[in-house]
Amino acid sequence: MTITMNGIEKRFGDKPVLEGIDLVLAPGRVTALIGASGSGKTTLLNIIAGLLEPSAGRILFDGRDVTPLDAAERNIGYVFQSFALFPHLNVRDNVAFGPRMRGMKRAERHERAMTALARVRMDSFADRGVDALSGGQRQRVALARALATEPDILLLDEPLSALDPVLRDDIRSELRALLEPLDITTLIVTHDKADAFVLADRIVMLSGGRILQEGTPRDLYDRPTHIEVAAFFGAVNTLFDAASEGGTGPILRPEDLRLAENAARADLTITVGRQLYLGDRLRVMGLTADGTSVTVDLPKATGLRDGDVLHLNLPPGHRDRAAAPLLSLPGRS
Ligand SMILES: Nc1ncnc2c1ncn2[C@@H]1O[C@H](COP(=O)(O)OP(=O)(O)OP(=O)(O)O)[C@@H](O)[C@H]1O
Repeated sequence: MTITMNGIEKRFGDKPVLEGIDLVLAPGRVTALIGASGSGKTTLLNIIAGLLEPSAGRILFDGRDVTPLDAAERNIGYVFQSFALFPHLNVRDNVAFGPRMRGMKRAERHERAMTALARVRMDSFADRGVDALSGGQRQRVALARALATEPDILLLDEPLSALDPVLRDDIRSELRALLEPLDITTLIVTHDKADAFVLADRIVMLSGGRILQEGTPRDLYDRPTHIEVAAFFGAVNTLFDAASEGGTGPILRPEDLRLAENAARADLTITVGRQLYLGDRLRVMGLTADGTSVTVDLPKATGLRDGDVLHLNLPPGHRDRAAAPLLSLPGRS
């Protein structure tokens, strides 16, 4: 199902919380809605779900205007942040809850529940109590519960935030593997860039109630159209970034710079100021001769000391693109 948002606005009293939201969620795709706290993510999710009414604009499901319909009339599967499972019900009855609310007979709703549980590989847990499950298993049951009504669209609100951080990476990739074959239009609200990168085909970044950028994970990381997007997804060198001037184009991330094999052919020379040990690599902050700060990621066994001089090369794409401004950079020989 294609979900179309046309000119969505939301105000709480005088306060605008969403402005001019035009967005299409393609059928079967997973989209992440990302942004800082207060950017309007939950408000937009709730408007799509029919839990909140927009102040202006329309929501279309496959071209049909659902704006006046309430949540129960929209055939949506919703996975809550806390999973919201019923502790007194076993796994099967938790999942059969939606079909029961829709008046399905016992045999039919059990069949629905077992089908949904099989899709998340939890059918062998059907008779267990939910209290005995791990965080990842609860999440799968919550997903099965959302799937049991055969929804047209799946909405997930911060699906990993209730989980133990140690397990989050594994559960994130598990969730990706579960969502991929479902072929249901899915929207995930998150403030975590790792969730957006791993789970989503498309990312929509909100800031102050507006869409800053929409695209693939690669688009937002490699070709951000705003410095705010660039900085949200990782460290960025702004020495000659088109993005820093509000334009588009590839940006220079710390991992894009390389130690120059030949100092005479370096694009950039810096004096090492600070080093951050990141486990898998070393992040080095330094200054060029004219005081411009540069951040570079290096393999950790480089034995650098503060005050050392580093000669760096840019990736070829940048050298070509940024040839003119680079010529004026000190340190280029
Ligand atoms: N019912 C409400 N009444 C008044 N203001 C509200 C209401 N709900 C949300 N807001 C305001 O709208 C703005 C956007 O809130 P929203 O919860 O959509 O943001 P969010 O991006 O989901 O944030 P978070 O990541 O913290 O959940 C915030 O400034 C919030 O205070």
